[in-house]
Amino acid sequence: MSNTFILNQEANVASTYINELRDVNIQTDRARFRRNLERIGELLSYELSKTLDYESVDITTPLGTSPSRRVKDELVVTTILRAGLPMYQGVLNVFDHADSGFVASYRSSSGTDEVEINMEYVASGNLDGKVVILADPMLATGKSLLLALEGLLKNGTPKHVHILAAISSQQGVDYVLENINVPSTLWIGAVDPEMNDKSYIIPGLGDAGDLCFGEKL
Ligand SMILES: O=P(O)(O)OC[C@H]1O[C@H](OP(=O)(O)OP(=O)(O)O)[C@H](O)[C@@H]1O
Ligand SMILES: O=c1cc[nH]c(=O)[nH]1
Repeated sequence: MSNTFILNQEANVASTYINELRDVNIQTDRARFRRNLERIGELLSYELSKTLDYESVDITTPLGTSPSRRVKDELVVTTILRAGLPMYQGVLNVFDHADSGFVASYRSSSGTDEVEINMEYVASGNLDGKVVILADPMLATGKSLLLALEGLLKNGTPKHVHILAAISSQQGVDYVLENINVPSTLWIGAVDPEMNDKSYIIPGLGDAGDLCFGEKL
């Protein structure tokens, strides 16, 4: 029901942005960190745009007619607050006319090493027949993503769900592929081999939300 595209599997400029996200000497420049997540969102959006449905259009220029095509799918760009916001902006930079949806959730450990997800808010329009793009920079255990998707799917049955992440653990990819039950594609910047006992991706980049916006209480 799902397949996976990994941006840094071939040599391209995305590795420059991913390196800067990871590098302890560069990632503390908050504006650059957010902008690099935005750029990964833009590049992954370009890649996924190749899989959308298009319709033919004739564009009138001052000197004639140019036969072309335009996106036919109705897109809804969604994200998980708060670390998802820069990637969400990157996706929206590419798909000018998309609707938006938001999920608010956060990971908490409740004193154990087991990650629990608290989800407090889901807002979107009707998703029936739409192409949903769900952008979140970190896919670690995959629990936030699947819970967010479960919340969003209460608002309708999309035609397809595109999941975008800058960095994922291999375990997170496997978890999503095993448990997702809607037609979907994963678009990932880089897949890392492990997680630590706090479910942080190793080598990863640290805490994406804190690096974007500062520590939260
Ligand atoms: O795959 P998972 O193990 O569920 O982890 C991934 C989640 O962790 C981060 O958010 P976080 O909970 O740190 O919240 P924040 O965006 O408020 O910083 C990230 O943006 C994902 O939503
Ligand atoms: O490594 C991780 C895992 C979850 N959230 C992050 O911000 N980083």
